[in-house]
Amino acid sequence: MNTPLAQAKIQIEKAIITFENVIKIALKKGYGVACYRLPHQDRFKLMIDTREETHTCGEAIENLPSGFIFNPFENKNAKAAYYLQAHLEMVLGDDEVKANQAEYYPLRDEINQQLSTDNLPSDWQYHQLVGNEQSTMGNREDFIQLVEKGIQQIQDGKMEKFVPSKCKKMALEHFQLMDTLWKLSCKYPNAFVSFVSMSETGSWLGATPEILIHMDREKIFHTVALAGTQAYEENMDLKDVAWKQKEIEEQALVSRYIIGILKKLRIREFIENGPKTARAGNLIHLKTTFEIDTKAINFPDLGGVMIDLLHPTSAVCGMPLKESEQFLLVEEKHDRAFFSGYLGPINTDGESYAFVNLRCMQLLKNEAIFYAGAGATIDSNPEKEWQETEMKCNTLLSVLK
Ligand SMILES: C=C(O[C@H]1C=CC=C(C(=O)O)[C@@H]1O)C(=O)O
Repeated sequence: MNTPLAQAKIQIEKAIITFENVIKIALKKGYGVACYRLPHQDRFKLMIDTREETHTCGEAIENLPSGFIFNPFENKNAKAAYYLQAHLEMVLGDDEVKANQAEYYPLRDEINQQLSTDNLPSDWQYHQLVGNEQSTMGNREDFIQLVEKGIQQIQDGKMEKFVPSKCKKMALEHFQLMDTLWKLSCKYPNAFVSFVSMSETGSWLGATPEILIHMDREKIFHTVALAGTQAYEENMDLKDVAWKQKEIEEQALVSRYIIGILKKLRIREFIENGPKTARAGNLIHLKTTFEIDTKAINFPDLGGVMIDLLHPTSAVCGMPLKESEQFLLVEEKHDRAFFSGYLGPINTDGESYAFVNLRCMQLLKNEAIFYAGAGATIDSNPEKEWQETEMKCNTLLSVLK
C-alpha cells in the first residue's frame, strides 16, 4: 500500500526526497526523530535532532527551544525527561523546511551524499533498546491475578483505585512506518498520532486520546480527566450512552485527583466541563475537560508546574498515588517503559502539548510490544478488565492487519 504519506516528498536544497527516506537517513545516523499529527489536524510534522546522543530537558519546559518531550512512566520530573530538539522541522505537504542552520548541515550533507550515490539505506532499522525487550511478560492469568490482588488491597482499605497493565509481543509482517501512521491518522482523527525514536528510548508508535497538558497560543492551560471504557458501536449516539457506577466512579476519581492538585496550587478560577462521552476510535470514554486562563491568574509557568504534579494521573496509576504506584511497581511483571509516560511537541508554533502515552507500541526488529491498562476499582471484574486491555491493543492492531 502506498498512502499519500508514504509518497510525500520534500525539496531539501537540490534534492527531492521522500519524508520516509529523510527519516531513514536520520535514524541511520543515530539522530532523534519525531513524526506526529495533532488531534483534529490533517498534517504531520517531522522533527529531527542532529545530535547522536539523546539529551534531557534540563530545564522547565517553558524555557526550552522548539522540540519534543518523551518521558517514561517512572520518571516524575520533566527536567529529566528526554528531549528532542527540533534542529530540523518540517510540515509534510509544505515546501518550507525550518532549520537551525548549523545543526542542520550534517543531515543535509548526508541526504545529498546518499542521493548522489543512489545509496538510500535499505538496511536501516529503528532505534532499539538493548535489554529492554521485556524478558518477563505476563499472560492472561498473571493479569487476572494482579487485578484480584489489587482488589484485595482496595477491600483492605489500602487503595481506592489502581490501573493494572499488560504488554504483549506480536510479529510485525511487512510493516511500513508511513503507511501505518497514515492509517492511524485517518482512523483516529481526534487522537495524537506519533512515531518517536531516539537512541536511548527506542522507537515508539501510538495513537493516544489523552491530553496531559496543553498550553495554547492564548496561554490557556488545558487538561482532561479521561477514564471509563466501553466498545464503540457503529452509529452510536454519544449523548445517549449509559455508564455503570463502576466507570462513573473510576472517572470521578481522576477528576478529583486533578481538582486536588489545583487546590494545592490555590487555583480556584478554572472551567470544568463534563463528564461527557468521548469517542476514541473503537472505544468510548468518559471525559471532563479543565481550562485555566494563565494570564488572568498570572501563572505563566503553570504548564511546567502541572506536568510534574499531574503525572502519573489516576487514569494510568491510581488513587492514592503513592500506594497505587508502589503496588504497580512491585506487582506488575513487566517494565512499563514509556507506556503511560508522556510525549509531545513543546514550544512549537506558539503552543506546548504533552499527551499520555497510551494505545502505543514499542517497535523492535520484525516485532512490536503492545501495551494497555485498565482502571480497576472495588467493583471490577478481572476478566472484563482483561478484555478491555485487549480492545485497547486493537486500536493499533487493527491498522496493522
Ligand atoms: C490506561 C489506559 O487508558 C486509560 C485512559 C482511558 C480509559 C481508561 C480506563 O477505562 O481504564 C484508562 O484510565 C490505556 O489505554 O492503556
